[in-house]
Amino acid sequence: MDASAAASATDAARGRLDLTSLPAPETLLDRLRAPLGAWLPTRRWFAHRPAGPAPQPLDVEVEAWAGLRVQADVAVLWTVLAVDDHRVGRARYQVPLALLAPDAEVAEDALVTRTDEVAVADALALPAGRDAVLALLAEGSGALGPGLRLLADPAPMVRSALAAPPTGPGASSRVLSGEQSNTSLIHEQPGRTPVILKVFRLLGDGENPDVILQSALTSAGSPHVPAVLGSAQISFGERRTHALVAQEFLPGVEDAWRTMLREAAAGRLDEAALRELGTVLARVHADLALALGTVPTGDTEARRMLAQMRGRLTDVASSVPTVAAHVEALGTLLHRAAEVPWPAMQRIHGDLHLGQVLAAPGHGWVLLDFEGEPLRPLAERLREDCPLRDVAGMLRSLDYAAAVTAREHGTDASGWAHAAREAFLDGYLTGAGIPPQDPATRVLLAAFEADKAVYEALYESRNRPDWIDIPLAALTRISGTVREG
Ligand SMILES: Nc1ncnc2c1ncn2[C@@H]1O[C@H](COP(=O)(O)OP(=O)(O)O)[C@@H](O)[C@H]1O
Ligand SMILES: O=P(O)(O)O[C@H]1O[C@H](CO)[C@@H](O[C@H]2O[C@H](CO)[C@@H](O)[C@H](O)[C@H]2O)[C@H](O)[C@H]1O
Repeated sequence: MDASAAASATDAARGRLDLTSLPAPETLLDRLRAPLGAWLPTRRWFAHRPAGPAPQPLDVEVEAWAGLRVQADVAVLWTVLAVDDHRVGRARYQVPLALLAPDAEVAEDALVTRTDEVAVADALALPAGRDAVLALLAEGSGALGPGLRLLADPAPMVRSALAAPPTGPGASSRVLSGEQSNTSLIHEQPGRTPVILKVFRLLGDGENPDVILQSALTSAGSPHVPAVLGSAQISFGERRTHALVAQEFLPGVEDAWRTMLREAAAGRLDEAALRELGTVLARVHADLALALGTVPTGDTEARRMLAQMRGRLTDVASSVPTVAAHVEALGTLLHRAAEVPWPAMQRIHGDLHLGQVLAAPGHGWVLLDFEGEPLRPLAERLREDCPLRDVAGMLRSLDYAAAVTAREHGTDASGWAHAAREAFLDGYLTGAGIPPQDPATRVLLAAFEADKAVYEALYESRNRPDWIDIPLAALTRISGTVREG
């Protein structure tokens, strides 16, 4: 045995990673393309599975990478992996990888592959990988590698939450379960603010609205979002976007979707709480308008938004045939919406529903996830929009809560839905200073509700076909009101 082979054998016996005996990172990453192509489609956040019955290995390209951290037993590489999807073109995913000794113990679900020389795992699934990511913010550091630059932007408040390094006595981290499109880490340490750090998976090109809007609200002192503790930006090739964001974690709180399902099932309604939710949304809109500005909605803008709604209606009607029955009545509604004055446009939440709302002690209602509708292109989600879109989103969600309750318990929850929607709307209109029966607002709300229900019909047909009747019933109701005049 030569000297370097002997050193590797000793390192392996100690569980040490002998980095010097590994091939250069670009060679290693090139060899990982096939295992990554088999592993990526098994991840919940991976949205570009190839069509066809059996999952096939994908052709994955390592587009950029940087070394984040090297320790005795683990090295963390930050990678951007690209896959070509014939429907949407090239998609890029952010995948921090951990390199470990070949015999290192790694949970099956975290393991990408194991060879004679190295074990490769999802870094966020390992405590050491999570510490490396948390340290980025705690230290305000970054990473630099071929084609990739990563830089943290910690807010001053981060010091109340993360020590540098973030591994002091009693500190622990875990991955939040149940997420779909991103991966969030929870970090807790006695005496410090708990942190939720969200690593975005699918990377766009441009600012992430979730980071921009919640940072603006935090700077404005709003208690209605979890305080933003910092973020990091990534650039690769010609692209630059947010890589991650950290916020105060509010432990043990239930989202409003669960609360409303329970209330609706018991036939109970806390009207004051729903009115307050409306008031909070009006306050959040006012804070966003002040921080990020407003734009008057001229005829051109109103027509552009209505044309988008018409386009969505036509597209969805062609792939979800049951929507086609509503095209004529909704067309009439959109004509009416073109005739009324519109409120000013501004940055909004963009995909507000009860699952994005928490009731947190000391904060009241808290809104999450300002990324906008996941099916909309990023460029559109970064534009000013009509605040009534958020109001309509919440009205739809209350309708969903009633419909799901009716299905699960065989009851009639339509009275609950009506009262809940009216209480929320009353809180919003009062908070925003809009007269309760303002005819223009009622027409616009019906148009935005219909547009959301059309979006939902597509969303349900792709994700939960059993639930498609819920948005269809809303379209029937709205079309009926339009026909009545
Ligand atoms: N700051 C927070 N405090 C407590 N729970 C949170 C916080 N942020 C997110 N969550 C929980 O995580 C879930 C997913 O968060 P979200 O921001 O909607 O992620 P995604 O973009 O993956 O949908 C939320 O529905 C909520 O239950
Ligand atoms: O939470 P996301 O940003 O991923 O939003 C998507 O998924 C939502 C489903 O969880 C979907 O919301 C629809 O279902 C909700 C009940 O599960 C309901 O409360 C909403 O009103 C309804 O739109 C959302 O549309 C979609 O973008």
